[in-house]
Amino acid sequence: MSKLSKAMIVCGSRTPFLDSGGAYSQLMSYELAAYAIRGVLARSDIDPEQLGMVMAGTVVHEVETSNVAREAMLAAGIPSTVPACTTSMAGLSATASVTSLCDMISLGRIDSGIAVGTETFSDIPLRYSRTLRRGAMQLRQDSSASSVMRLLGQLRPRDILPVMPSGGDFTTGMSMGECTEVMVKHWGVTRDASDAFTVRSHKLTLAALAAGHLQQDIDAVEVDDTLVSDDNSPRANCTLESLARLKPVFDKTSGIITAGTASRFTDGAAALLLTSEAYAAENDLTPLACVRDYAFAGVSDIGSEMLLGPAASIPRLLAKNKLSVEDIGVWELHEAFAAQILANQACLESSEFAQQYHAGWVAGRIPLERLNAWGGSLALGNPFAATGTRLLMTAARRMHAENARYAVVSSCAGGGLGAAVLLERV
Ligand SMILES: CC(=O)SCCNC(=O)CCNC(=O)[C@H](O)C(C)(C)COP(=O)(O)OP(=O)(O)OC[C@H]1O[C@@H](n2cnc3c(N)ncnc32)[C@H](O)[C@@H]1OP(=O)(O)O
Repeated sequence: MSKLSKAMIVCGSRTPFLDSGGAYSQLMSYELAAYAIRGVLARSDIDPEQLGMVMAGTVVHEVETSNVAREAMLAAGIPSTVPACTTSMAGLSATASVTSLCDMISLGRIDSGIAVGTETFSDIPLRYSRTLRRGAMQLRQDSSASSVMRLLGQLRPRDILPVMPSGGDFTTGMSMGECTEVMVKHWGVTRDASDAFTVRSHKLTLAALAAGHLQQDIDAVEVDDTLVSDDNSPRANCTLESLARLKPVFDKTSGIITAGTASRFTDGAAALLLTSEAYAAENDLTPLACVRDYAFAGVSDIGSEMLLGPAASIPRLLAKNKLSVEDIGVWELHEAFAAQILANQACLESSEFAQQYHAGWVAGRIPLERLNAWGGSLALGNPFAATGTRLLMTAARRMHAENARYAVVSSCAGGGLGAAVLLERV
């Protein structure tokens, strides 16, 4: 096989991230994705007809737009001759879009593509009871008045009420917050440390906004003649004192996670333009970073290790590339919960964990001053899949601002999954 091409991140664009139930309530996730795709097209001036593929990741799938990549790219004005594909890997859905595109580029299958993560929690798909669904399917064969009457006669009041999605993990039946409470007990994370990490996240996010770092990749969204230009979740009033007043929400008796130390349900989209090194050179594009490698992992006990994906995937990625934690200048980790980050840090320096996952190699803690230096999901919110592409964008920008050669981006995800992506500054 001929030499592999390098896959480059050329630029990114994202919508402002908004708390769910706000200004984006009337938008579908493909529309949010279309804003981010139009953003990267405008920033790169690339001819959309030349794109080899548009990929999208989303966690909560809207039934009417099951291939959300296709609807988003068409809405963004990309010609229908460009193919589109949607990936699903829980919170790593957009990460999987990025790594798939990188592989296509590296193997020479395509020269360029767009990966977008998109999510809305303002309009989640609701289902009806199985009895009502089965009855409705039967009516497709026989919709006579008597059949309709027979079905209506069989229904009880609870059958016609919408079924809210549980938000829980299918295998364990537990919510992500409940799983994290189990993890933090095992790894000895304290409420004080969790609150302090959250204050840090809000402070750093606000500082990065004040310095204009985060706005570099934000493109405004117009809703009802109003221009939405800013994230609305970071809080100046997030202090140790205000957090101390909040009660635990997922384990009310002995838990440590509160509304303040959990990432919030958020709407938004973030897209990246990826090209081969040669394509970038031929088209006068100046890439930000090269995607050097990646590693996915699954935890061995989903119930007790649900969000330890970073600790399972980071040492695998580092070892594969003969790098140490110290070699990495920029770390971007998804902050699902403050306590989850702290549990992962404890795992990274644990010989017990290393024995189980990494043949005894202890990678070591990530230095705090290199971790999420422009804030993170605790303050910005977490539009699930969009967080994956947002983190890569931030890491690429930070490498330039901090003159770092390497960045590692890592996320946990439902189902006990984890990913780590290695970037090199260009
Ligand atoms: C791979 C993954 O990402 S897994 C993670 C997946 N994501 C999740 O599971 C979502 C987790 N988050 C949640 O479920 C929700 O955000 C919850 C349940 C934790 C909180 O939701 P809500 O109760 O709606 O939070 P709400 O915004 O009302 O805040 C509750 C209170 O905390 C306060 N508060 C929230 N955040 C902060 C903060 N950072 N600092 C200070 N106070 C805060 C609010 O002001 C509010 O106070 P009030 O009652 O006096 O008005």
